[in-house]
Amino acid sequence: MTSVPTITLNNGVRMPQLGFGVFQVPDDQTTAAVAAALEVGYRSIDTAAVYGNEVGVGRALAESGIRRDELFVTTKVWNSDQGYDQTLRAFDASAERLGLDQLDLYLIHWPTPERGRYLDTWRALERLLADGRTRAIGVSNFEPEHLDRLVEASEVVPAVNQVELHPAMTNTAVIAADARHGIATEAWSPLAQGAVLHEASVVEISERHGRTPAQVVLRWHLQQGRIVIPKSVTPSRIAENFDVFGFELTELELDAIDALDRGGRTGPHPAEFNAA
Ligand SMILES: NC(=O)C1=CN([C@@H]2O[C@H](COP(=O)(O)OP(=O)(O)OC[C@H]3O[C@@H](n4cnc5c(N)ncnc54)[C@H](OP(=O)(O)O)[C@@H]3O)[C@@H](O)[C@H]2O)C=CC1
Ligand SMILES: O=C(O)C(=O)[C@@H](O)[C@H](O)C(=O)CO
Repeated sequence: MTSVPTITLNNGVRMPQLGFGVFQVPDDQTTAAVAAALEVGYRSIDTAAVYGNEVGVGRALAESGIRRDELFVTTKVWNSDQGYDQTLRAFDASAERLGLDQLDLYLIHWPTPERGRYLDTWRALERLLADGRTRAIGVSNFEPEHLDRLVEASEVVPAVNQVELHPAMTNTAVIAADARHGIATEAWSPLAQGAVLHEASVVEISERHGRTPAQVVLRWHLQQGRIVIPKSVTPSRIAENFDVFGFELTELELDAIDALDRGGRTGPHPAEFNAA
């Protein structure tokens, strides 16, 4: 079975560079989707309390028979649970739904700057890390100004920043800020939810390599050192998205995909997203 390269996080924990995301997968379909992903070889699963499918993820993990230390499980504290005590309670609830004593990575889902609680929330994540409840802690959707403020005020530097990143939204300022702080960048919506798969340059490169557009876009991420978590509920696509280690894009091909950047977000801007 293909072994996925790992990224060594800033606390020494190794995270698979390719994982499986389950946003918008209903809980009752999640077990089958995650089981299909585990069967193909994925070992890293990305969920969130707000996705409402941690139970489905946990069931697939338990039924797989795969050793716990071969799996890497990420979940996230939702906006309305921010704050020190609420976050500790939210963590316990997520761990229970997942059926796990310890998580691999726990993230603050959005900074929600209007709420003004991400520093208190981070204190809770630092406590969870110190208590061994999670092997690594990180953030999601943090812009450079949020990272600077967090790092300045904290003991622990986030291990990961999970942000929107794909050919239409290359998010270079966040990548630079992550690198400055020693934070690994993880791309959400790495395929732009399918929106970049018909781009002429992506199609042309895919034809040249005898690969699919999705495989080319995932290679573009992987060759630039990013962690990716494509989502699919379609078994053939789950397998296709995992089969990305047998070819290499050239520098010119990477540049041609970079050139598709148009600041085209599929989701909200983190500075403005404060939903409960
Ligand atoms: N931290 C955050 O705020 C966010 C985190 N995320 C995380 O990132 C993960 C991935 O992002 P997501 O928004 O789901 O989008 P993706 O970029 O992974 O795209 C998923 C969409 O692309 C389709 N697709 C998948 N593979 C292929 C393929 N090989 N060919 C053609 N179409 C394909 C899927 O269809 P189908 O399923 O029908 O096969 C689905 O519609 C999420 O699941 C979640 O874990 C996402 C958004 C925000
Ligand atoms: O998928 C996620 O992880 C998200 O946080 C977002 O997609 C968010 O839940 C949303 O729906 C924003 O419109």
